[in-house]
Amino acid sequence: MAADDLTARDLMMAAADLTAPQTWYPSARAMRRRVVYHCGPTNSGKTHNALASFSAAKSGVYCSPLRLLAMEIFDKVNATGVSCSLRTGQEVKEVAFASHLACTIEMVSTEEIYEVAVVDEVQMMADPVRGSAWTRALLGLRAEEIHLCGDDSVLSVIRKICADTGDDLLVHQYERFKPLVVEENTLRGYFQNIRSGDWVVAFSRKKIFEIKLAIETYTHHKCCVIYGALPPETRRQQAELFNQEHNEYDVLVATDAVGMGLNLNIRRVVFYTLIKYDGEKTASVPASLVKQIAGRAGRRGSAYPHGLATTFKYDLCYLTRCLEEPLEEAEKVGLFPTFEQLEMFASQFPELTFNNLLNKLCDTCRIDDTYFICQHDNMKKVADMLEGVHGLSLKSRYGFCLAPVNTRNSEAMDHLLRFANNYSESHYVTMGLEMPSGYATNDTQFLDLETKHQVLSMYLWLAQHFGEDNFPHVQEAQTMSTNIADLLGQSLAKGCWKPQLRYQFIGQPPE
Ligand SMILES: Nc1ncnc2c1ncn2[C@@H]1O[C@H](COP(=O)(O)OP(=O)(O)OP(=O)(O)O)[C@@H](O)[C@H]1O
Ligand SMILES: [Mg+2]
Repeated sequence: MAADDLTARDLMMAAADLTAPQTWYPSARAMRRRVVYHCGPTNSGKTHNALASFSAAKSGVYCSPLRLLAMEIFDKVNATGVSCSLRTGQEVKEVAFASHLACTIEMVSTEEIYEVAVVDEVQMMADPVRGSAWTRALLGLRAEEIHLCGDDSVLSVIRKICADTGDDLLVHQYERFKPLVVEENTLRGYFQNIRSGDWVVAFSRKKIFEIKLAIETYTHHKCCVIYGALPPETRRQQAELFNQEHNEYDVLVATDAVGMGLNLNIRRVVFYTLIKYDGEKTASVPASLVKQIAGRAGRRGSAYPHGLATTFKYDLCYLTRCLEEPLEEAEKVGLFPTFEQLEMFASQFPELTFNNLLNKLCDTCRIDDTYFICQHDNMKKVADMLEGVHGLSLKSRYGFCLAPVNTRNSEAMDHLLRFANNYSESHYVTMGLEMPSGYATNDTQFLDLETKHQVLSMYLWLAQHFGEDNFPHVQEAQTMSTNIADLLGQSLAKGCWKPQLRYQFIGQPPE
């Protein structure tokens, strides 16, 4: 083999070496960090205790799995007199002289130094898609003390990682405040058996609206709804409406979008189904998710401290089994190459498209046994779409591929393509959306509001990523986004309609 070939191969092998990720963060490795793991089931006070250390520290960062939860903590902490800013992909609220920050996990800095960091829902490290964000935080945070909150499924992996990083690990085990009781009877398929304080769990937007319609038609209850495509502000408004005790909204119909960390006045969790469509196939809801969802019932400090769980008609045995059996231990946690690693790899393969580059790196890279490479199907779909957009640097292309977009929503994808084209041509990207005339009176109008909000959210994310010089309509986008979230809330209060199927799947999900 020629010497030149050997060098090129060596370089390729070096670029594809993703082993020992603890060495990617030398500043964090230069510190001796104390990791405190609040480990236990839902509703056991883990986040509460971690937040006490966070608030007492001179400086702190709280890393949330959801925008909604970051906003909740931001409000809660400021209300106790500790100045705290907020940073999510879409919004930054700087509080004057704040020494604390509540952010979404993807947004946390590995440069800034904090006295205390809290990483909530740390078992998400094993999530096939988002896991790498938690792994990055654990490996890279520059904090003297890191509080992890989560269940015990990742305890062994975290022990291993702390041994690799050389950090001290202290584990606090927790018990649930009040046991969760499975009701022996299901609702036997009758909406008339719905009671105040019920959360009916379903896993598709269409089903959510069907159930809401049925409950409001056949009973005197009024429903709040929460699902992933609703803006966080609307989800929050619906959660508050449900939490207030003296109004007619006493039933929640929602997907697992409320499943993590939130405190709601739920007496009983009723699983309408325990089968979920994951975009490719239908399968039983994993036991860990069942536990997480059911754990929302009977929260300490809520109107219903004794939690119940049941099903609408079927699957009671499956529910009982999921709640009784111990959590499956995660053997590996997520990892994803950094942009710098991708760039180094790209220099070896200048002829490859971005998508092929990603595939090649993920297929050929070497990683330690503790890790897996996170799925990045969304990124690949966006990369495919943007292939025809010329003049984007690797870094810009990477940025567009990370933008939060629902790849199944063709209208949102069209806007993303327009943003990328505008950016490559002039580095000046307009919002290109009109404010809707009023609240929705049917599902088509409602879907339109949802999509518009998602596009605005994407614009705001891109503005943060690429700078406001390139995305100058941030103020208008923020105002419009707040107004649309408000219109969505009004639409839910005023309307009750038959839902449409939002996306055409190949292989329809059984409803
Ligand atoms: N020592 C305490 N005093 C008063 N309230 C508490 C205390 N500990 C926890 N709580 C309250 O109990 C509820 C559940 O606590 P927390 O959110 O910390 O649970 P968790 O273990 O983090 O649950 P999850 O796993 O679902 O996130 C919260 O409303 C919290 O404010
Ligand atoms: Mg918690």
